[in-house]
Amino acid sequence: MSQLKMVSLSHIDNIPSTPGKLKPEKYPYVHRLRFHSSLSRLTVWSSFLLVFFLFFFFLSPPSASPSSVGGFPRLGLGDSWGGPEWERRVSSSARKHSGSGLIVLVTGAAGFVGTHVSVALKRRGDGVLGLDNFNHYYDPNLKRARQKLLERAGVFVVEGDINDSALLRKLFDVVAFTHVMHLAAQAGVRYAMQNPGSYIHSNIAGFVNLLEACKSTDPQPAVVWASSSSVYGLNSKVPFSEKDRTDQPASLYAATKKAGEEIAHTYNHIYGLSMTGLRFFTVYGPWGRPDMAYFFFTKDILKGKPITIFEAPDHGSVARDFTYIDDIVKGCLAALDTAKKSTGSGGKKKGAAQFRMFNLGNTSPVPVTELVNILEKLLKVKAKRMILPMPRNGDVKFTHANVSLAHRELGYRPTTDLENGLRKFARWYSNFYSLPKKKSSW
Ligand SMILES: O=C(O)[C@H]1O[C@H](OP(=O)(O)OP(=O)(O)OC[C@H]2O[C@@H](n3ccc(=O)[nH]c3=O)[C@H](O)[C@@H]2O)[C@H](O)[C@@H](O)[C@H]1O
Repeated sequence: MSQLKMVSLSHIDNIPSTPGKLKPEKYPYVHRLRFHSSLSRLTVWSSFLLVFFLFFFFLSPPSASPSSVGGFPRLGLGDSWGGPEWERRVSSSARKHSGSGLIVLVTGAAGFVGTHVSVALKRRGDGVLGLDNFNHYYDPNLKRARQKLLERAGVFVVEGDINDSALLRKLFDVVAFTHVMHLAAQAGVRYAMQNPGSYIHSNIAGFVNLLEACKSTDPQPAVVWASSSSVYGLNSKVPFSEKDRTDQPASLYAATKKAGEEIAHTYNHIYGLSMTGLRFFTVYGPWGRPDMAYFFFTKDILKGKPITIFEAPDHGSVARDFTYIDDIVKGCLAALDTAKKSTGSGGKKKGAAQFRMFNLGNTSPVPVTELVNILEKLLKVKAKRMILPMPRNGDVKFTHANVSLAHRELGYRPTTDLENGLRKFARWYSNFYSLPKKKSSW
C-alpha cells in the first residue's frame, strides 16, 4: 500500500527546482510596486480560473473518479463512464439471447466468483453486465486478466464503484435488469484488522447504495447476494444450519456480512425487494484470490518458502469446508433462476416479497494440514511447514455447511472434492503463471 501511495504522490517530485532564479531583489521599492501589480494580476487570474473550473464542474457529465476507493488508491484506471459508445457497449452486453433469459447486473464481476458466474450466465444466453471498481486489494493484473476473459465471452465490465449512486442510476436507466447478482465486497477475514474502513465502504455503505438503486427502479430487480460462512462465527454446533444463531462474529468481515443480511431484510420488508443471500464456504479454484491460503501456499511451496499453518488453541487442527467454484456457480445460477419477482414499485412495497438465506458449502470439512498434503502431492514439492497458534485476528477453528435447504430449494449438490478441485486449480496456476511443465498428476 505504501508503495502505491508513493506512486500517486510522485508528481511532487516532478516540480523542477530552479536554483539561481530566486536571487534576492536589489531594489525593494520597485519590488513592492511589482508585488502589488502581480498581486492584482494574480487575483484576476485566480477568479478567472475559479469561474472556469466551476463552469466545467457543473457542465461535465456525472463521472465517478474518486482518488481512492475504500482506502485503495486508484491509479489512472479508465474510471470514466457515459457517452454513446459506452451506452452501446452496456446495452449490447446486457442483451439476452434467449426469450426466457435473465438480464443480470453482476457486481464484482472481475472478482473470482463474479467472473465465473458472469461467464456461466452469458454462455447460457442471459444478458450480463459487469460492474467492478478494480481496487488494489490484490494483484490488479489478475483482475485485468479476468476482464479480458469476460470480454472474450461478451461481457462488458463497467469500471465503477457500487457507492456511486449516479452511475447506478445511469445503469438502471439504460438497462431493465431483471436480476442483480451482488458479489462486489471487501473479502478476507484477517485483513479487516488492517483496513477496517474498506469493509464498511464496500460491504455496508456500498450494499445500501446498491439496494437504494434497486428499490427505486421500476420494475425492481430480484437481488441475489453473497454473504459468508463467517456469520456463524464462534458457533460450536456442527454442521452449520441456516436456523443457527449468527450473532457471535469473530471478525469485522463477518460482522459486516451479518450486517448485510439485516440490511437486506430491511429492504425486503419495507420496499418489497426479493432478496436471496448465499453463505459461501471458503470458495477456491482456478482464477481464485491470491489472498487465500490455498493460493499463496501454492505460490510459496513452489518457491521453496516456508508456509505458516495455524493450529487451534488445544493443538487441534483447523478445518474448512472448502467449496469448489463450479459448485458455487451452480448454486448462484439456481438462486437466480428460482428468485421470485420483487413486489415494490416507485419505492413502495405492494406485497410480501421473497426473502431467503442458503448455505453453499461442500459439506465435508478438511483440515488445513490435509490441504497442504494434497498440494504437496500435486505440486511434487515438499512444503516447509511452520505450525503456529491460530492468531486472534478473526479466524475460526472450523466451518461445516449443512446444505439440505439449498438442496431442497435450489437442487444444490456439490460434486467436487478438495483433491480434484485443487488439481484443476494447480493446472490453471501453472498455465497462468507460465510455470515450466513438470511430470505431475495434474
Ligand atoms: O467462508 C468464508 O466466508 C470466507 O472464506 C475465506 O476465509 P477463510 O476460510 O479464512 O480462508 P483462508 O484465508 O484461505 O484460510 C483458510 C484456512 O487456512 C488457514 N490459514 C490461513 C492463512 C495462513 O497463513 N495459515 C493458515 O493456516 C486459516 O486459518 C483457515 O483455516 C475467504 O477468504 C473469506 O473472504 C470468506 O469468504
